[in-house]
Amino acid sequence: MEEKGLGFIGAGNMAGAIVNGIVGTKTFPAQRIYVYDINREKCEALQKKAGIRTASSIEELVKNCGILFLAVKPQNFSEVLAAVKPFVNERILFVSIAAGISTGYITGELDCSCPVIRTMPNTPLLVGKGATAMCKTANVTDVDFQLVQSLFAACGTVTVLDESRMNAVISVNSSSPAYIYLFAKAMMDSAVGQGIDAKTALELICQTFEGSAAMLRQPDLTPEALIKMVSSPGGTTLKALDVFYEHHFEQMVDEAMKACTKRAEELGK
Ligand SMILES: NC(=O)C1=CN([C@@H]2O[C@H](COP(=O)(O)OP(=O)(O)OC[C@H]3O[C@@H](n4cnc5c(N)ncnc54)[C@H](O)[C@@H]3O)[C@@H](O)[C@H]2O)C=CC1
Ligand SMILES: O=C(O)[C@@H]1CCC=N1
Repeated sequence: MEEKGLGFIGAGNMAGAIVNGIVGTKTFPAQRIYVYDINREKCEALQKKAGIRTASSIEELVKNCGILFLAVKPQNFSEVLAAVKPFVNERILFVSIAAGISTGYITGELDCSCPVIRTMPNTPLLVGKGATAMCKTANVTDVDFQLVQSLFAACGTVTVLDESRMNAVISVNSSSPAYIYLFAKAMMDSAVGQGIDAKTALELICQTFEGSAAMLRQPDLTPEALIKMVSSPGGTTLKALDVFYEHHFEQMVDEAMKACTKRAEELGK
């Protein structure tokens, strides 16, 4: 396994983010990372950017790699696993990043009890600030699990979860950057409407998000306590919060996150 490489099936956005993180931090040698994608242009672009290798077929990828990342859309899993199946053996470790796809689905389609690590990363991996949740099948060795954790830790944090929580966590760390961007956009649009230029507003919003996240990390400070700290009696914040509560903001977030989890369940079927 030590001399074998890391293979990526799929050279899209997430594969690119993970590969760039691994290569940028020198966590794994670039010359032992291979990518295969049906879109050759994406493969070659990633090869050029990260200095890694491309494989011209799944067979070549499997021959060179002891660890195979499955980095295609959930809808493409069935075709990809069928293409891998003829070359598979129980020494190959699979690492999936797909929403909704269970470890059982992967071993079932491969008809092989290969070790599988199921991960749920997010796009902030691209800037070294990712948050990845993961679980593993019982036959993944501690050494392999540590290695895969270190690959994701190269570009963010890693949290180990039970597989039963891997669909729900998508709404917490993986789809959630989109909710944050939507909130940022809405704030920016309002700021512009109130005469503040977009660039200045976005910078203030980003710094406020980062500062608020740092406050949330302080021990003994709950979100409720932090809201209270901002809300002066008779002041401005309470007026803004009144509008959020009137529009059932928390209920809306709950519904959105549950819709996300429901879709993950559908994708896994
Ligand atoms: N975009 C995001 O924020 C996140 C995505 N994910 C998961 O990551 C996975 C990949 O998503 P993205 O990178 O966003 O998608 P993407 O569309 O950028 O990349 C998928 C790649 O798979 C390739 N592909 C399709 N069929 C193939 C086949 N049969 N053989 C080889 N390559 C094939 C496509 O050409 C494409 O380059 C998905 O399963 C998604 O659920 C997980 C967490 C966050
Ligand atoms: O939207 C999706 O399905 C993927 C999974 C999590 C983030 N993007």
